[in-house]
Order: sequence, then structure tokens, then C-alpha cells
Amino acid sequence: MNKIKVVVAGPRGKMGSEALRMIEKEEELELVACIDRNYDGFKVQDIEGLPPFEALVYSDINECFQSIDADVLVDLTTPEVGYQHTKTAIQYGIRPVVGTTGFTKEQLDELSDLAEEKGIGAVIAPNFAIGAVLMMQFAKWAAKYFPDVEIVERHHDQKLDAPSGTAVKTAQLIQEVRTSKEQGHPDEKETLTGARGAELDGMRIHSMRLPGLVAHQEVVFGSTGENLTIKHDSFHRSSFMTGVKLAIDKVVTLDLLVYGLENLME
Ligand SMILES: NC(=O)C1=CN([C@@H]2O[C@H](COP(=O)(O)OP(=O)(O)OC[C@H]3O[C@@H](n4cnc5c(N)ncnc54)[C@H](O)[C@@H]3O)[C@@H](O)[C@H]2O)C=CC1
Ligand SMILES: O=C(O)C1=N[C@H](C(=O)O)C[C@H](O)C1
Repeated sequence: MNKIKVVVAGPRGKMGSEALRMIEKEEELELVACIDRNYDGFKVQDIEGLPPFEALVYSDINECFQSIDADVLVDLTTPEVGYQHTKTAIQYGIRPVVGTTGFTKEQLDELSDLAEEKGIGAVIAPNFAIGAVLMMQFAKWAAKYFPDVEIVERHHDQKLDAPSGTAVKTAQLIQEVRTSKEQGHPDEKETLTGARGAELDGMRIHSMRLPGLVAHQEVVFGSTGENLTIKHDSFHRSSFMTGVKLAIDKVVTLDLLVYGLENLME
């Protein structure tokens, strides 16, 4: 069996370390290297708390891709670093699977164009939890009948980007089926800036950051005499690993960039 050779960027992070534990259990995957700001030249097994892989750690992504033979880069870092890594991977013909959130629309468009130009598969998924993907799809369906909607996302207080990638993706999916409209009273005024949350095409997005949380979202629809709430909770980062594995399996068969795990689920 030919194993899929994987590089993980961000191995010491909350998601990256979970991805290493997933790869350790999957027979069809082989960890060939990691990319980390520190520990250049170390073996993964020499970093405290990480699984016993012999694969080397590189601080320089170019050096990594020039030194090893890899099929897939799994990026779980920070918005700016993740964007640069994704671009570099496509240029080297290594297929990126990107969980990192916070990319702008312009960055996504640029990466998509680059993948198409090079004929390289790529997956960028703001949420790898199957339940979260279903929540977004259910919300898209509901929005056909309930155009008034607000999104409330709650995350741990170490998160860098707000709103979450999932909340933005949910709003974009709803936007595909909902006639654009401003919500709330036409004359409403915020007496405290930000009280009504962020705004995307008239939809409001509210972001909470608290210790103890992992990743949670409610999509709340309002209509005459009724409300519908679609809710998803990730209580542990293992919830994202089924999706990361699915994306790795699928990306090696793709020749363009796919944005959103729903496009890979039958
Ligand atoms: N798509 C999904 O299902 C999920 C996506 N995420 C996203 O994944 C990303 C990572 O999240 P967490 O693991 O919670 O964050 P974290 O802060 O625990 O980990 C980020 C890691 O990136 C590393 N890093 C920063 N700059 C680097 C560089 N230049 N080279 C290599 N590594 C570098 C840091 O050292 C850190 O270990 C975030 O953007 C988050 O929003 C998080 C959970 C689920
Ligand atoms: O930072 C996180 O933790 C998460 N980020 C992703 C997002 O921004 O949507 C996915 C999930 O919500 C966890």
C-alpha cells in the first residue's frame, strides 16, 4: 500500500498536535516532516508531548519541501502564516489541506487561481467537524424559509480571528439562497459600538471568547411567532479529525481548490 506522505505545520498547536495523534493511528498516512517556528532539526519525538515520530522538524518551509518527498501539507497555524504556507505548497506541487481560518476573500480567490493554474488539488475547510458541516447545510436550507437570521459563535479565548471561519462560511452559504436584506429596525442605533455584532450582507454575527469553551455556534432564525435555532458544539478537538482525514484522502485526487468540507461529502 502506498501511504500518503503528510507534512504538518503547527505541530505543537492545539489542532496540530491532535492531527499528529490522528496520523499515528491511521495506517494509510505517513508523517514525513513538520514545520514549526522552533525546534529546527529536531525529531518530532524529541518535542515534549508529541507522539514518537522520527520525522524531522523544519523551520523553513522551502528547505522542508526541497529536502523531503511529500504529498500533502496539513496547515493548522495562524492566518498570515497559513496563507503563505498554502501558497508555497501549491508552488511546490504539494497539496494543501488547510484548517487555518482568517483568510480574506482576496486570499482565497488568489489561492484558488494559483491551484487552478498549477492543476494542484487543495482543500480549505473552515470547519472539519462533520456536525458543524451539517449545521451549516441545515442553516442554508432553513434560510430559504427564514431570511431573518443571526449567528452566535462562541470560542476559547486563545482564538486569533473573529468572527470564526465557520461563522463567515455559514453566512456565505446563507447568502447563496437568501435575498439580501437589512435586519432589525431601519432606524436602530448602537449606543455602544459593536452592540449589534459584525455584519455580512445584513446578517449579524456575534463572537464570544471565554476560557473553557472549545468551538460552538448557534444559527438563530426568526419569523412571525416562531424561532428556529440550529446549534453545534465541538467539545474536543478530536471532533475535527474525521474531516482532516477525509480531506487528506480526497485532496490527492483533486486538481483544483475546494473551499468547504461539504464539497467532499457524499
Ligand atoms: N478547520 C477547522 O476545523 C479548525 C480550524 N482551526 C483553526 O486552526 C488554526 C490553529 O488553531 P489552534 O491549533 O487552536 O491554534 P494554536 O495557537 O494552538 O496553534 C497554532 C500553532 O501554529 C504555530 N505557528 C505559528 N507560526 C508558525 C510558523 N511560522 N510556522 C510553523 N508553525 C507556526 C504555533 O507555534 C502554534 O503551535 C486556527 O486558525 C484555528 O482557527 C481550529 C480548530 C478547528
Ligand atoms: O479556532 C478554533 O478553535 C476554531 N476555528 C475554526 C473557525 O474559525 O471556525 C473552526 C472551529 O470553530 C474551531
